[in-house]
This record gives sequence, structure tokens and C-alpha cells, in this order.
Amino acid sequence: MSAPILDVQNVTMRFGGIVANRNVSFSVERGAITALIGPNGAGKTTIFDCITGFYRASEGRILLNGRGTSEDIGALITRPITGGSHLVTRAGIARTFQNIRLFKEMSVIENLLVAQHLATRNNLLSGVFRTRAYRNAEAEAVDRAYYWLGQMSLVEDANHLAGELPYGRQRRLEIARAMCTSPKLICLDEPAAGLNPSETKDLSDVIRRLCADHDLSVLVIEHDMGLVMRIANHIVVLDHGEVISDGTPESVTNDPAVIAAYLGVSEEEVVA
Ligand SMILES: Nc1ncnc2c1ncn2[C@@H]1O[C@H](COP(=O)(O)OP(=O)(O)OP(=O)(O)O)[C@@H](O)[C@H]1O
Repeated sequence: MSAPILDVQNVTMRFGGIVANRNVSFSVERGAITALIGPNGAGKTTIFDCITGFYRASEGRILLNGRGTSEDIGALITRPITGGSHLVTRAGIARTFQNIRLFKEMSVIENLLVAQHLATRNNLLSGVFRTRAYRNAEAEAVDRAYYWLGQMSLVEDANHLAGELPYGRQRRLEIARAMCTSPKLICLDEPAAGLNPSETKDLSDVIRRLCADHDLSVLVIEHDMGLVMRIANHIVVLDHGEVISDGTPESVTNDPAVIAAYLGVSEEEVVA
């Protein structure tokens, strides 16, 4: 079996005296959908922020494993002079946010083109002189943007303002924007928040298709257990910043520690 795409190893994240994650370890299998669940305040978004390079974990390591290569996320964001979360995107991790963060005053297509500036290696001079390489990269970016608009059924919205799209379409646009950076791993933070049941069902199909057809691994935070059970191959449960269960959907949902965390009672009370 190939190495997991992502290895989170003993990560602790502190904000002053608050410990948001304590000694968290889990893996994300290549080509599979891993769900990260847990009650409010369990530390899910914080671990996402460490994985995607928004925070440097206080302790521990996060490794993104390519085929034969391995990138240390903490080292990428602290690399002297050039370091930052953009290097994490370039290494192959993309994300969406719990609260949609599109460029609302830009058109849909512009949102997708901006996302690709990171991936193209053109410099200022090639832009000023509009070199052949620059023009080719621009054409490829437009093609890639339309490809992902097609995949997300958003082509007819290409020239609409992102902020004027209905909420469900904005969610799909965020995924399209993340996919335009050609990630190996996409991290989706509560993608079903605010969606109605039919939009949530469509989203399940979209996420499963991304994984099956595009050689993509998915890590998703979600409170909607219907969606989680429909799509996840593997579930990791956090509570009070720590991993309390990790396994198949069936083993996790029958785990007394998980039932206790969700009901707010002790594990002994669940077993009794
Ligand atoms: N920037 C920060 N500064 C201080 N404390 C923080 C910060 N970010 C998160 N926390 C704290 O860390 C803990 C975990 O928060 P986090 O947002 O990761 O939980 P979550 O599981 O994503 O919650 P939810 O499901 O409600 O989104 C909480 O107690 C939160 O108040």
C-alpha cells in the first residue's frame, strides 16, 4: 500500500494558555475521503489551519507525501524570505473555508484566474513584455478555469459577480477555485454549511467524483453526519483538542467515546 498523502504527527497548537490541539496524530489515505468530526470547539478548524499553513503548529510535524517526495508543512511556511502558506498551496494542498471567502466584487471567472497566479511562474518582466510563455500560461489558466466551471456546473455564471451567486453556487465556486491550483489534497471546511438537503446531496456526488475521477485525496470537516456517512472512507474524531477515535465509519459511530462526546456524558454512562 502507498504512503498516506498526509501524516499529522503529534501536533499541539497553543494560543497563549489555550490548547486548541493536543498531541494530534492521524493520516489521510491517498485517493480516499477522510472526515474530521467532533463537537463545536473540538479543534477541527485549528488543525486545518496548521495543515494548510495558516498557523505553524506549536509542536509536532505535518508531512505532505508526494510519490517519492515529502514536504514538511512547518518548514515551508517558515522558510527564510520566500516562506509562507502560498508554498503549501504550491506543494499541493488547497482549501475552502467555513465562511465562504470569495472575491465577491470580482466575476466568477476572475476568481478562478486569481487563484492560478500562484501556480504560474511568470515574473513581472514576462508580464510587461507579454512573452510567448506568458501568453501560453494565460491561455492555459483560462482553459483550466472553464474546465472546473464545467465540472461544477457553473459555466453559465462565468461572468456574473461571485457575490451575487446563490449560496449553494458560491460553495461550488470555492471548490472550483481550490481545484484550479491542481491540488493533490483538498481540505473542505464545513462545505455543507447553509445548504439545503438537495444541495447537500449534490455536494456529496461532487466530492465523490473529485476523488474518483481526479486522483484527489479529500479531508473534510463536517457536522452533517448524513453527508459524512455517505462519502467518508475514514473518520477521525476530535474532542477537546484530542483524537478520541480513528477508523472506519462503522467503528467510529459505534465507539462509546464518540457517543459520549456527542451526548456530553461520560464514556462509562454510555457503556452502562
Ligand atoms: N486564534 C485563536 N486564538 C485563541 N483561541 C483560539 C483561536 N482559534 C481557535 N481558538 C480556540 O481553540 C479551540 C478550538 O477551536 P476550533 O475553531 O479549532 O474548533 P472547531 O472544532 O473547528 O469548532 P467549530 O466546529 O465550532 O467550528 C476553541 O476553544 C477556540 O476558542
